[in-house]
Amino acid sequence: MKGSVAAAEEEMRKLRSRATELLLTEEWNEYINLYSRFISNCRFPQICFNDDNDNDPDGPAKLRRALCCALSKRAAVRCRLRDYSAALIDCELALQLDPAHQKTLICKGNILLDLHCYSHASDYLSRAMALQANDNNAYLSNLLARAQKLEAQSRTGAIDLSDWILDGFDGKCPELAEFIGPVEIRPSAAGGGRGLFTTKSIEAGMPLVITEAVVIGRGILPEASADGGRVYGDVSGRMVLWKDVVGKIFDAAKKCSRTRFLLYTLATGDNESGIEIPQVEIFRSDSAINWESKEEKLDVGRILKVLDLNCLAEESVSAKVMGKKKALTCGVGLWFLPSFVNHSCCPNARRLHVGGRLVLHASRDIDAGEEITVAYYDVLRPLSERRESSKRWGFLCSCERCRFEEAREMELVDFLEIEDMVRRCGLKGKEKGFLRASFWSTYSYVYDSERLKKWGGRIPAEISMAESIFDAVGGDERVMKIVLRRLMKNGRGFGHGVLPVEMEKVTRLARMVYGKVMKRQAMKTFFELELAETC
Ligand SMILES: C[S@@+](CC[C@H](N)C(=O)[O-])C[C@H]1O[C@@H](n2cnc3c(N)ncnc32)[C@H](O)[C@@H]1O
Repeated sequence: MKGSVAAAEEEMRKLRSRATELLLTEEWNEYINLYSRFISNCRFPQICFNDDNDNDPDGPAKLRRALCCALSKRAAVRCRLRDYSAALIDCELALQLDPAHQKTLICKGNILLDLHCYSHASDYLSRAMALQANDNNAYLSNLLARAQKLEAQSRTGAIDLSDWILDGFDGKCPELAEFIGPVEIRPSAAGGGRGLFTTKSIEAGMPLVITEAVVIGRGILPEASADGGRVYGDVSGRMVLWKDVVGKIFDAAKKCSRTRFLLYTLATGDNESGIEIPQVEIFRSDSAINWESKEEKLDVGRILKVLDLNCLAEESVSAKVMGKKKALTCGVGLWFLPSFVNHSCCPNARRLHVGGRLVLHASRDIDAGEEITVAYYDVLRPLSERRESSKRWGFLCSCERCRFEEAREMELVDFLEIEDMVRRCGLKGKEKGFLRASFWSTYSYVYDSERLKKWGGRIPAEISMAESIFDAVGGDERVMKIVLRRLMKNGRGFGHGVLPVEMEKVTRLARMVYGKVMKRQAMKTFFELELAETC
């Protein structure tokens, strides 16, 4: 095309109508090929724009414009196909030709938003905004506002799901920014390789990590398990879901060197003693690491082991799926930093799932330097049953609670014996909570039945029981629901007849179970929705 800028312009005109057809029919690869042919026909990037190759004095500028346009269009579709590295290269080339090419600046801002690099995205979008002659570009204004909101959120982790809840979860699921709180990876005290630790004291309900799934698969599984996060089993639906997750992870690992590298930091179950301790910084989306320089090969066997050990089921005793409407749907996914969290029978954290995001939050107050733990299996059970679950997971839990109960190896069957023992032995604080948590099924039976009238006064009221259990083993949704049912007995919805002091307590308990993610007003709606679902 040398010597004929007019020919390039003509080809670009023809391309546009063909490209529009391909966009409508979603033939993305053909769309990319179309612009690739145009770009190489222009002999880009070898072309020299100072060549006096045409009689048109505006020739170089026109050619530059056409090339920028082609590169930014190809970048946008590559971004759509999640081929972010190639999309960013296209943007870079276009911006070298014209640093003020508005469409490319917007496209790059969009890609960086997809990659959760919020402050870089804001920079590019602000530059695009500055080129706007008037401020009536609503698309760009909204994009910039979104980038700035996410940037602010990623600094604090503060989230508010109130509007979504007040809408009865009918609206769009809120977008949450990536957030890494005051945490670090260290050798685990629990004895299972590495673990995630706090570097500051954390109040119950506060977010520790908020992160998007590396991959997630959803399906309808009538036999969705509630016990922990292991995802495979003999149910054919489960296998379909598993295959979907495996397919997606290989696709992501092939396309993205960052994903490949970070996958290899996760445990495989082999060689836990000499295992590397990664810095949490490498999990930040905007870390300055040049991932392309990390030449990690695709290791199928290793990735399968990583998935097997680290995938989590959204539905679990230690997790809440926000806005879930279909009881039978089940999600399985992989999230990087939460994969470093070990199990404890007196855990201090829980998961909240919002769309594909996982919010790991404190489920009781956590001291600085404490290991962050969740329950892999139901911990509202006696020691012997927890041991069975622990064995199935391939480790022996030796947390503070297991050690306390092992030292007492008792055979208690009735809650009255527990309460007698609590009194007799002068058990206080956490120890009292440990025992009550172990025999929760007996308490819950009594709270749920007519027997409460008979035994009333000999066991603590629901709120006190929940406080005792939560302070020892963290928030639990089943206990919370018993408290809520009690407070809603008047049938007039939540809040009527609840004393301010009770409301204070319930708010604190709810934060331990669901995290600090909603305002008071939304909390009432949320409780009502929750109870309507379970009643
Ligand atoms: C998702 S990984 C947790 C992070 C892992 N410790 C690491 O180094 O990456 C799950 C594995 O950690 C180990 N683990 C978790 N909790 C444990 C505990 N309480 N005691 C011993 N090992 C534990 C088990 O090997 C388990 O299969």
